[in-house]
Amino acid sequence: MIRLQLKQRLADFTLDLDLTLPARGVSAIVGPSGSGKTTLLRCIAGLEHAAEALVEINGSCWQDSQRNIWLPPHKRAVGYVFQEASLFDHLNVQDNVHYGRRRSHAPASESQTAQIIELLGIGHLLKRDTGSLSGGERQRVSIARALLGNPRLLLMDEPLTALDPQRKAEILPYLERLHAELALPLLYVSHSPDEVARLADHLVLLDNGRLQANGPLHALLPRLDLPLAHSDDARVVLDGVVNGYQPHYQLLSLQLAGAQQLQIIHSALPQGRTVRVAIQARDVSLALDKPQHSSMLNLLPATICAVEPASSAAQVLIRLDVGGQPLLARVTRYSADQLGLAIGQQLWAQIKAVAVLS
Ligand SMILES: Nc1ncnc2c1ncn2[C@@H]1O[C@H](COP(=O)(O)OP(=O)(O)OP(=O)(O)O)[C@@H](O)[C@H]1O
Repeated sequence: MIRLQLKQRLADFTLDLDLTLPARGVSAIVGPSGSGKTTLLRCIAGLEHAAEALVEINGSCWQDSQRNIWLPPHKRAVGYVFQEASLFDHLNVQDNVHYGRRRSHAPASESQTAQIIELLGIGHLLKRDTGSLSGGERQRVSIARALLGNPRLLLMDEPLTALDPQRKAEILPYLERLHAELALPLLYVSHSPDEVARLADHLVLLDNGRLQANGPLHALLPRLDLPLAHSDDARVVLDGVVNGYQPHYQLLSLQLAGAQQLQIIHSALPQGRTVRVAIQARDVSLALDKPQHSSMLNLLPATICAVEPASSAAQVLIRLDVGGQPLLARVTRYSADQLGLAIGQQLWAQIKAVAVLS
């Protein structure tokens, strides 16, 4: 368990938080620019000396102002990855990576080192100069360097923001592997709904230095009282279990909790594998009767739980229940009026297979 109680004033900004995070997995920290995400990470790492604080990471106390405990940054077993990979340009990749190991009090073992190098796919880069690396490769090297210090906590502050979409797409699978294979807790600051939906288990929402919400990703994304559901790229994430594949059409069938079926475009995966998918509110349309001849492959019986104005006056946001799973739909106010959409109504949610993100 991670316990954080922090009060820190910086000029006219105050960070004032009290939160508990899971001992493992990815907790995404999100919030508007200036809401205190970086300050939170800096306080945890000890780069900011919060005036009143309790920082406990899975049983280790790094700071407790009531008991006068303060560990300086180099005594905190933390790995920190920044937006721009800050590698030493006079050292090659191998020496950069091992720098993390050398400066740690409990460095990664040989076998852990090999595992991390393999996990991040940088084995073939070890002899290269850092100047010859692509942005994505540089960031993978800096993540490896942070991990080789054998941290108890990994902090990442918008690690993909400086990369172009192609490099981002290249590095995300490595982050997913870290998530799947390492027990380490990771706090991940991001402005990207896509990264959050793919990586996070847990979500922390900050607003002007205060905690707005803290809970499992699945539960917070569909909440209409939080700003995420109102953003242009609002989405929910659902877990589905693979139960079929049509190779000719590259269509993967997933069974959702509640026995609903979802078809998505994907490569073949083993039966029984759990796949996380994201469905954007703007990709869900609604019909009162089951369409008979539609190109929409996913027609799911749904019940309306809530109808709210969207940020655009021309649209409404609808929260649906699909076999116990939440789904968001954003439709025009015109359609909502024409269909007479109201809480408790049963209807069909339509989702194109090509629109489901996985
Ligand atoms: N050393 C400092 N002195 C004074 N104010 C500071 C200092 N560091 C940060 N701040 C202010 O604290 C607030 C929070 O900054 P912080 O960088 O934590 O926000 P953020 O949520 O990470 O923002 P972004 O998403 O833009 O990176 C901002 O208003 C910032 O100007």
